[in-house]
Formats: sequence, C-alpha cells, structure tokens
Amino acid sequence: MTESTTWETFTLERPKPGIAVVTLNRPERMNSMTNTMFVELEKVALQLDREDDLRVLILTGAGKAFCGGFDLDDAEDLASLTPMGMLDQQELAARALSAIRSIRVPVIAAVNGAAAGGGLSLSLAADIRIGSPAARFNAAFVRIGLSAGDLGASWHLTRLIGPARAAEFAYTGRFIDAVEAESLGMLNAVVPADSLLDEALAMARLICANSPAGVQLSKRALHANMEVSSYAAALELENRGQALLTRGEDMPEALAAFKDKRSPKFTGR
Ligand SMILES: CCCCCCCCCCCCC[C@H](O)CC(=O)SCCNC(=O)CCNC(=O)[C@H](O)C(C)(C)COP(=O)(O)OP(=O)(O)OC[C@H]1O[C@@H](n2cnc3c(N)ncnc32)[C@H](O)[C@@H]1OP(=O)(O)O
Repeated sequence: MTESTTWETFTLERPKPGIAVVTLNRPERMNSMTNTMFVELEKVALQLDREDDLRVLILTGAGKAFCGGFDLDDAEDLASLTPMGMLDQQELAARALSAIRSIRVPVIAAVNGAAAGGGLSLSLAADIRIGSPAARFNAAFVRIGLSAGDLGASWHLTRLIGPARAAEFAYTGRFIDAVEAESLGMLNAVVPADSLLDEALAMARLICANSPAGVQLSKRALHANMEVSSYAAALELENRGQALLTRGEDMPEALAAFKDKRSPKFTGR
C-alpha cells in the first residue's frame, strides 16, 4: 500500500493509480460507527468525489468485523436528545452513507466480517460486495428497538433480495452468512479471507481498464433506474447518457484502438 493517510476512524490508502481504499479502523469496537466516523466518512467521500483520477473506491474493515453498526457505547449519550436532536443525529449518519453511495465511481465493499445494523446499511451503500467466508449480515435493528428503515437498508434490501426475503431478514434479525448472502446476491463473490483485498483490487483494476466516463455514466444509469417508475423514463435517462458519451473523448479513442488493434488510452473526458 502506498500513500497511507490516517484519519481518526479509518485509514485511506492508494495501492494503485485510480484506486482508493478506505479501511474502517476501530477494530477493538468492531469498527462500530461514531459521530466522528460519520463526519469523517462524509468528508472523505466528498473529497474523493472531487478527484478526477479516482476510478474505484474500496471500503473494508480492520480486524474481524466489517462494521458493527452504531457504537452502542455512545447510545446512552443520545438519551438526552430532543426528538429534533435525534432527527439531526439520524440525518448526520444518513448524509455520510449517502455520500459514499453517491460517489461517481464504483464502490466495492470488501466485507471481511460482520456487517451488523448500520454496518449492513454501509455495506449496502456500495455498488458491489465481495466477502470473505467470515462475512455475515444482520439487521440488528429490531433486536435493540430500532427499525430496519435505517440509513437506506430497507430501500436496498427490497431491491437487492426481494420484498419477502427482506421482510424475513428485517423482522427476524437473524444473521445471513457468506454462503447464503452470495446465493441471495448480497455478495457478488465469496473468496478466501487472505485474498479478499487482492480480489477487490483485481476487480477494481478490471474497472480501471475501461472508459471512466462510460463506467461512471453506467453507475448513474443503474442508480437512476432504481428510482424511475417506468421503462420509458429509464430509456430517456439511458439515451441522454449515451448521447453525452458519444460527444466525449473515450468513445472515439475506443473505436480507433479497436481499428488499430491496440489497447485504448482513456481520459474519461
Ligand atoms: C439502543 C440502541 C440505540 C442506538 C441509537 C442510534 C440512533 C442514532 C444513531 C445514528 C444513526 C445510525 C443508526 C444505526 O445504523 C443503527 C444501528 O447500527 S443499530 C445496530 C447496532 N449494532 C448492533 O446491535 C450490533 C452489536 N454487535 C454485535 O452484534 C456483535 O458484536 C457483532 C458485530 C456481530 C460481532 O460479534 P462478535 O464477533 O461475536 O464480537 P463481540 O460481540 O464479542 O464484540 C467484540 C467487542 O466489540 C464490541 N462491539 C461490538 N459491536 C459493537 C457496537 N455496535 N458498539 C460498540 N461496541 C461493539 C463488543 O461489545 C465487544 O467488546 P468487549 O466485550 O470485547 O469489550
């Protein structure tokens, strides 16, 4: 890893050009989330989103968990909050996860262990999830008097695993292990623990070899089409994206490279 930058709650590393790795770094507390982590995650997401040469963000956890959700040791501090104060608290957390999800480049979660509660929500904010055999997911919310309507979890789960499986998962609060998660599509792949980051980096390098503009507009189309209500609206979004790309540098370069039987040199402009 090169150019390691250490924040209070995670580290930011750049192992390869165009690839950033954010590692949640509170292993003694299962990388549980504090307000400092929410603030730092939003800040780093907005910072990375402004980097023209960023192509992929990988998100993972230090130690044995991916993320244990909200730091329950901080929960008592919230008891004194007014309802509006509590709403501010939720929105602080939601802004952080929304900033991660909205980064214009693909986000790969390398799920190295338990993703519980808000940790599940955080893993779902990624576009792609690769897990080690220790990866496991849990909508812990109902176990502690909260709802699975948490930081986007209910929105993602119904779309990712279907309403009925999302309901069972949310209502029972049971764990889903790596094998079941892969069968449900919550994990794209399960790989040996000692190669989890390498596998995430390998996928990131595949993405980096493609047109940045094409990849980023594909992300926009995939995200937007989870929101639109009709096929016609989806086509309208797709048509605009393709029209934009045909006016960029990458498509002509790709056509020229194909003709010249060489690898394209994409600029993403
Ligand atoms: C009543 C709660 C009120 C909370 C109000 C929050 C509302 C506002 C907050 C803003 C919005 C964010 C909302 C957030 O998304 C909501 C949630 O995340 S709720 C869910 C919270 N998380 C959990 O309930 C998970 C709890 N942990 C576990 O289930 C397990 O620890 C694990 C993560 C599955 C890992 O299991 P194991 O590998 O067996 O490890 P241990 O259980 O032995 O834990 C080791 C060690 O870590 C400590 N720890 C684990 N999780 C947390 C945590 N979330 N917060 C603090 N500390 C945690 C655990 O206590 C052990 O410590 P030790 O005993 O060794 O000192």
